[in-house]
Amino acid sequence: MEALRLEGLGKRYGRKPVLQGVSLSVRPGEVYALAGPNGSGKTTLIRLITGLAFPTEGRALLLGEDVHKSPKARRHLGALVEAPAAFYPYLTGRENLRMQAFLAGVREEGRIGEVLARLKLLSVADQKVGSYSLGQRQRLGLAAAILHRPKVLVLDEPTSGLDPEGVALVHGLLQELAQEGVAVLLSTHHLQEVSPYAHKVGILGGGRLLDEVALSGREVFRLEAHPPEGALALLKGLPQVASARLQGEAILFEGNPEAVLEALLKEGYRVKALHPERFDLLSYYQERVRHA
Ligand SMILES: Nc1ncnc2c1ncn2[C@@H]1O[C@H](COP(=O)(O)OP(=O)(O)OP(=O)(O)O)[C@@H](O)[C@H]1O
Repeated sequence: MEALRLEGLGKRYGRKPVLQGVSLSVRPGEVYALAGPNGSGKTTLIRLITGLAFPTEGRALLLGEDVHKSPKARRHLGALVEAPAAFYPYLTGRENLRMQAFLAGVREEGRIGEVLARLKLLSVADQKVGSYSLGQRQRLGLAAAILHRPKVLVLDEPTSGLDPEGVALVHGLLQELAQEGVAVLLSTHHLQEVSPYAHKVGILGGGRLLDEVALSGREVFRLEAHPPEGALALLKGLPQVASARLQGEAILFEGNPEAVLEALLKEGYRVKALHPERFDLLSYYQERVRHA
């Protein structure tokens, strides 16, 4: 079952629609990155998923339970929506987490120390949060979000305000949590940071989900064969090729390279080069947003 499922979700402020018909899903262990220009609706979507705002159309389901109808649905959710995350400034980081653990019913001995260590906050755990830097507070926000071992984690720009070490720490943690089976949805302006481990990228533009790009298992190959038009037609007819398109004189394809090579040689094509090509997510995103 999908851990998070959005069905035609939309939000209007007065007569102004800011989100329309957004449908997507995130499975356990999957990382879904939400990208889009400023004002495209990322924060609004995250506020809807976390129950901080009500949709004017559609619904959001957490493990099959409607966030806005079932009061218990949010027990599955860990979230970081505001930056910097809000805490009691006159309490220490550890005391803030202790209070959140109590409210969430977390009784597990040692869990607070564990999340503080995971976010590299042990050295400041007994200092008042009022004295924390922006990055430390953001990391404490993440510690609080994962405290109760949520099955779904929803984060609005979780690396904002972090130094490069903190950015790497957070992305490493999200990757680990996904490997442990957590479904992660995060918004970001930094596609290069998430592309090594995100499974899917959703591109929002003008309040609509313009595109979804699957990244996991995406192996693109670049082929230079002569004549290219004929080779392209041949590739498109092969069952082992999922997609193929011309790029200049070369062909970019997704599929089995051995099968492609064998078919080309058999048909007498001259193959000059065949090698893996990195999928350029940033250029794809820029192109997609430009033509929206
Ligand atoms: N409470 C509100 N009332 C009216 N309009 C709002 C409200 N909240 C958001 N909006 C509008 O909704 C649109 C989407 O805003 P949102 O903050 O969701 O975008 P975003 O993609 O998160 O942007 P950014 O990348 O700048 O964080 C914007 O045009 C914004 O002005």
